[in-house]
Amino acid sequence: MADYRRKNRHSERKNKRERRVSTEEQRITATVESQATSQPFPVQEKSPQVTNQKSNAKLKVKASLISKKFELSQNEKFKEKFSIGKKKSGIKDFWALRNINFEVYDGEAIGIVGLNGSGKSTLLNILDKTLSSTTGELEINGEVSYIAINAGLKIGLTGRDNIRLKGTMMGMSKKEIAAKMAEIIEFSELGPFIDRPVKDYSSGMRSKLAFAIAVNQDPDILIIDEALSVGDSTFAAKSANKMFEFREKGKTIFVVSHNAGQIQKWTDKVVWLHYGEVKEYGATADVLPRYQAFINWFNRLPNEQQEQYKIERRQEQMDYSIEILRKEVVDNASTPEIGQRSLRTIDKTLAKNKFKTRLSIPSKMIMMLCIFAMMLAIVMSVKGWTFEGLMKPKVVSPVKVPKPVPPLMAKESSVAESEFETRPETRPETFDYVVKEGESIGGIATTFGLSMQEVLALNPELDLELAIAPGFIVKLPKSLERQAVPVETTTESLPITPE
Ligand SMILES: Nc1ncnc2c1ncn2[C@@H]1O[C@H](COP(=O)(O)OP(=O)(O)OP(=O)(O)O)[C@@H](O)[C@H]1O
Repeated sequence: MADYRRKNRHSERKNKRERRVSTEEQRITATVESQATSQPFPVQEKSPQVTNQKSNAKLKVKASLISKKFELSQNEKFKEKFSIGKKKSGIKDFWALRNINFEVYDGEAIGIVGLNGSGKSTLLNILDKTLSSTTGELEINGEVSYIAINAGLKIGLTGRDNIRLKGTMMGMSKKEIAAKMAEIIEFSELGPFIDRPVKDYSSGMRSKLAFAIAVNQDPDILIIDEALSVGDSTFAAKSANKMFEFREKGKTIFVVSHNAGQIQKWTDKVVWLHYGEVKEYGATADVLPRYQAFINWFNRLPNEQQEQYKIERRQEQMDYSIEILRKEVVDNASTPEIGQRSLRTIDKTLAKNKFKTRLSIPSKMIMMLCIFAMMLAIVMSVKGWTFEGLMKPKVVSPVKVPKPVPPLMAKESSVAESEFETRPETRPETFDYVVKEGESIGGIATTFGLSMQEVLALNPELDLELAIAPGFIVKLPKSLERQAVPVETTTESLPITPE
């Protein structure tokens, strides 16, 4: 009984604690929710407090209804579909980004914050176009340069060769690269290490090189993904100055950092990503304190509740779907026209992405077979081939080579030739010609107005390498028999050698 009461008290305390957690989260995120921008934007309507936006500012980046679904690997899907007797795991696709909308203008530095796995790098990769979104449209006005600790560096090459490679990829001439080389090396602070392979660099050295290369390319939009978190503080300060120079020139900067100090110092606005959604977007001075309050609240939670919180949010990311996205669009559209326009954007990108969807290996093989069959059918119809014709064994007809015809033999020769031409599949009727002393195959062929090939076609066993002996039988076309001197006559006419 005492045991039961103790258990009861424990469970009551646990429920109370959970209720407190829930109320606290609601309190902290209440204001956040009220300004949440995850539901259809536009940012300006929901974030009137955004500063630093000049009236004549030029739109640099506009993200509308961006979502990113990571599909369960085709292999796993295939196995799960065809596994017999096994319990289905129910693994679903994962929505790393959901209904993201924001606009960024020139001269703005945007910080992107959020817990691990909230989708920061995924969003930057979509901005950099190394990743395509599942839904939505992205308008980017300008050239983008992406800096992450390892991104874009070829680790087998030296730092110097990486500078040359990046320059060439950006369309710079050898002369232009050489002119910039010293400046980039000096900014990177790598000294003699510039001629060592990048694989020997520390993460800080890699990010210094990446940053030095990127800022010297003078891009319109600079994206920095945690690259300055690994370097030393002096380099970070120098990089920050460079970023401010950039901003002054009207360029746009996106910075991902878990360092709140850096975000506060370097950025004008903050996008707070929360499990794939924009929780809030607005002036750094407004959003950052609320994000930090959330982080403090989250960090104070007992481990098991933190885990529970993460599991529930991730489940929402797996339960998400296009239907939910469509519903969000309709429910939150300020006018039915805007809702309809947004739905058309979703449908358009979905249709575009259907073509890009990766096929499984069996589907790829079936597709290849279909293409091959189609091409074969086209070739057959053009050439007039039939399947029966293709299946029949081929009959090799004798080789026909034009030959010089001696004038006297012209008639007979044409007879012989016609025998080859008109009956290619059967051998012409032959007679046995007995080789005489001193005769060769070439000589016999000339005598009878035949080519060597014609003689060989009738006598495939003949070996031209060997001398032909008198008395040897050579088959020749029957039609030429008249020209042959009878063997007996030949023997008789042979000069009688004195005994
Ligand atoms: N190729 C992928 N396939 C499946 N899931 C992925 C893939 N890439 C990223 N994810 C998932 O998408 C979510 C967002 O990842 P992302 O790297 O964008 O987060 P992040 O906010 O940058 O995290 P961190 O702060 O740890 O760098 C994560 O849950 C991650 O596991």
